Amino acid sequence: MAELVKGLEGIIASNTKVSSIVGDQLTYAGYEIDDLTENASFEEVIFLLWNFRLPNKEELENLKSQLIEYMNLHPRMYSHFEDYTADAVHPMTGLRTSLSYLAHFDPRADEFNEDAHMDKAIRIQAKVASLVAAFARVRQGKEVVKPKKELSYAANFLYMLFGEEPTAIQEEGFNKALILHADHELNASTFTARVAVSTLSDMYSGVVAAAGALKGPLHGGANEQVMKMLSEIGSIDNVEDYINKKIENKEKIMGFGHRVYKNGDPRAKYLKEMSCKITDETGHKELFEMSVKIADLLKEKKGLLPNVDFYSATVYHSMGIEHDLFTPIFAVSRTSGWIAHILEQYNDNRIIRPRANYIGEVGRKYVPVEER
Ligand SMILES: CC(=O)SCCNC(=O)CCNC(=O)[C@H](O)C(C)(C)COP(=O)(O)OP(=O)(O)OC[C@H]1O[C@@H](n2cnc3c(N)ncnc32)[C@H](O)[C@@H]1OP(=O)(O)O
Ligand SMILES: O=C([O-])CC(=O)C(=O)O
Repeated sequence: MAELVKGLEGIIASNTKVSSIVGDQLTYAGYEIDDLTENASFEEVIFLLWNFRLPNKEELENLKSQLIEYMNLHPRMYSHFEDYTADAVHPMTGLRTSLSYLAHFDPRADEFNEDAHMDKAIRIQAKVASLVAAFARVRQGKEVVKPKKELSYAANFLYMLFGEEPTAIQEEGFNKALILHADHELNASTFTARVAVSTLSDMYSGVVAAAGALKGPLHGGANEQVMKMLSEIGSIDNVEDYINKKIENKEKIMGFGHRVYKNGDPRAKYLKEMSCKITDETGHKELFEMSVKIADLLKEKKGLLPNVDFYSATVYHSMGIEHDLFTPIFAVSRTSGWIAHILEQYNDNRIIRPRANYIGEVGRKYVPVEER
């Protein structure tokens, strides 16, 4: 049998045309992330990831209007949020359940052809935004806000969350954040999605499985933990002691390190820039300064660099977003990548079924329970 590679490090488990990481360069279907972050809308990136080309004007308009139409949820979807809020469920737990519940109201959930796949893709991508925003409002005892036809995906999300249309600057920043989180080759949650649908299970199953994987603090859950760490540290004067203690205790520092990038995550520079600007504008500058100090110390002492989750935390915090919504917002964006990989898996499928190296006892004989 082949040699065990713990964590499947370096193993190529799939072909893909969705995204690629070469050195510290990330591309979506051949377009550099810098180009897309500066110039594209999130809707264009969704289309690109699902079709491997940018949409023409008509295709883009169609996608935008379908997304907005599908952002409206079934009335029973709205009412089910009450169950979560009564039990103070973490929004990522709630989102995982809600994504699964969505399938109950999709008459084509188990239909298996290209047209049905694309319909499901748009539905899920649209509704994931409404689910996160509605959950947040219902638990605050606020009315849910329905999307507006004339707003972009990014603006609609913020509108549905806050009940107020974002400024152009807020919309632009959030659009960039959505693009930066959209896809990332064979990360843990995307691989999970591929494994689930490689059994030819439906798209909802793939997305639900992926959301479960994203939730963990070693993956998408790290952004919420970054904010927890900053709150624990409290002020810039405490940074050095806190970090030294963590290093001494061999504890992981959230928002740092990466399986693939060893010279830095190319997405982090955008989020750092955004964090610098928005913390200044909103009176949270010390959080940015603390973040930079943490990053400097970790680089010096451990050679560790920030990943996408580090500076996104202070960006979202400064936008007034509750900390436990950071990972669900990551999921809103990453749904586009999960779906792209699910579609690709369907198109060239073989069940994903590796082997395990058995290290347990052998040759044992059954003993009746009275004799044990
Ligand atoms: C969107 C995303 O998923 S980005 C990643 C988000 N996750 C985090 O920020 C959580 C913190 N980071 C980590 O746990 C890891 O760096 C991961 C999960 C991202 C990558 O894990 P792996 O590739 O398995 O690296 P691994 O955990 O083996 O780390 C290699 C070495 O660097 C150390 N290291 C890696 N990341 C960190 C960290 N954040 N803090 C402290 N030490 C770290 C490890 O302790 C290990 O040291 P050792 O060789 O002395 O034991
Ligand atoms: O690729 C990974 O392992 C994690 C990551 O950065 C992402 O999913 O965006």
